[in-house]
Amino acid sequence: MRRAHTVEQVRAAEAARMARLPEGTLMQRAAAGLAATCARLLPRVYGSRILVLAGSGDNGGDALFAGALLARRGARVDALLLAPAKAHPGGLAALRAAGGRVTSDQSLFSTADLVLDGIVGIGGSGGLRPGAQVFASLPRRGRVVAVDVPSGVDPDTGEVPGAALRADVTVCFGTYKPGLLVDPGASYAGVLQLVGIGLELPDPALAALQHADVAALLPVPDAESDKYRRGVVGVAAGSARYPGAAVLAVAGALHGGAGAVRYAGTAAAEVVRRFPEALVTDGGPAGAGRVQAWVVGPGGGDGAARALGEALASDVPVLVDADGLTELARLGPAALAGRRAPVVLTPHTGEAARLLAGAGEGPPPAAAELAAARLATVRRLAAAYRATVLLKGSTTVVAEPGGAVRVNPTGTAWLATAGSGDVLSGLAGSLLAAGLAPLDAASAAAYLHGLAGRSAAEGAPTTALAVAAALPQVWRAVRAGRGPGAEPDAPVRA
Ligand SMILES: NC(=O)C1=CN([C@@H]2O[C@H](COP(=O)(O)OP(=O)(O)OC[C@H]3O[C@@H](n4cnc5c(N)ncnc54)[C@H](OP(=O)(O)O)[C@@H]3O)[C@@H](O)[C@H]2O)[C@@H](O)CC1
Ligand SMILES: [K+]
Repeated sequence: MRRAHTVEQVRAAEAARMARLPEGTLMQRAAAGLAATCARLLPRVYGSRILVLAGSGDNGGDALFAGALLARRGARVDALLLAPAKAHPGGLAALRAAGGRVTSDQSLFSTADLVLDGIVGIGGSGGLRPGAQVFASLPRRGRVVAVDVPSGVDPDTGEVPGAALRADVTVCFGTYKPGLLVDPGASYAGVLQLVGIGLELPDPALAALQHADVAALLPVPDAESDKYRRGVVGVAAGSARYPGAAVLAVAGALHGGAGAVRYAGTAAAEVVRRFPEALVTDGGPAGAGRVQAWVVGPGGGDGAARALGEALASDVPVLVDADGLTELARLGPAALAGRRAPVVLTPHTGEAARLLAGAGEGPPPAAAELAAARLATVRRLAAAYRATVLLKGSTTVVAEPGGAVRVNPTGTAWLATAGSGDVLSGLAGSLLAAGLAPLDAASAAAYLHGLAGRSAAEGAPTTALAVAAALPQVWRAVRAGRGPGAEPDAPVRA
């Protein structure tokens, strides 16, 4: 599991650690790990041209000390100081003592073999300031390594309020920061490299699952299992107008670990033609028989209101998507008030805007605004509806009301294809029916769905049905610890 901590959590851990260590120890550890990563990125350190962009704080200090270590190994290191009077004195002295120089030549940004972005780290807010904005648009030849956080990215939220400096690699210290894992910030961070500096950290503010975490969550049948013990998932989806959504949600549900899929709705004939193994009825959830979780809403059209009402009246977990969400936004959070069993909502940003408006939070915000502030949006929704919310998008995030947040690391833009969300709903509902807790079901489903999207696409357009068809091989890869994302994080020790 990749764990991310907020600036406040990092500051507290740093203070506790610093109290027991000689002054400057953590910065030396950080700089050594940073220099080691830079050295690995260069064909050879000796003779390389390195530009250090150093701001006014300790982030600049890390960069200057790392520059000094690289200068000692024969690199030609120039430091451009964005606030010369406030540059880290110790770091600057070390750089000079190692043969590095101070420059004001901005063109070095475009000619250097490597640029170290030490403009601002966890002390930053707002986008790049005027003196540094030029670097966001200058051409580059070498790689840019962000020190702790790409400057201009909000470390706690991943929001990018102005210009920011795009990195090829971000070397972060002690722990990941939420802004490195959540878009748009994540898209500025490049490859992440964690350098352990010995911080003792509390529970993370945000976590990203990896193969081993998902493998441990996936339900696996044993000798005692039968289809009912494995869980039956009910799918109330599709309509005369959108029968395909029913087929896709059932396709996802068949690959989620439940022992059986019960379909309830007007597309029963299409579903059973495609999947003879599905149990079907053309009525609503109320008369469909016992299930362990309901998925309601994909392609539900006019029938979504009735299906939602009947599913919510049950005592099992309910996942609401698509037309079900539109109906829920109309009803508002009061529709969930009497429920004891969990509710999982899976909106995209457009649906999220309607849900927020439905919760009395003013007129619907623009979807783009919500996408730019994904963590805040998912937390607001989870709190307003007291439900587990999976917010779809460039990085899918899942939040519990007032609690844990997970970010999915496996997504791919190829999944932005019609019907892909229906497969995800079915899959997540199936994991719920198999007994996973809502946060686990939603985040494991997003993880598998992302990998299946990658595998089905392989760099070319794909279809939702192909994504569903790729799920078995993705299960196998995750359980075997194979394929992209399989490597556990090995922090570089300084
Ligand atoms: N915590 C740890 O465990 C360890 C932390 N370490 C390192 O320390 C870093 C944090 O250092 P830090 O606290 O000195 O803050 P930092 O990010 O350098 O900002 C400094 C000043 O910049 C300013 N400023 C604000 N926004 C800005 C902007 N957009 N653009 C430009 N300037 C902006 C603002 O000052 P102002 O100008 O507003 O007075 C702010 O006070 C951390 O990221 C890591 O690299 C490691 O050494 C080892 C252990
Ligand atoms: K930085």
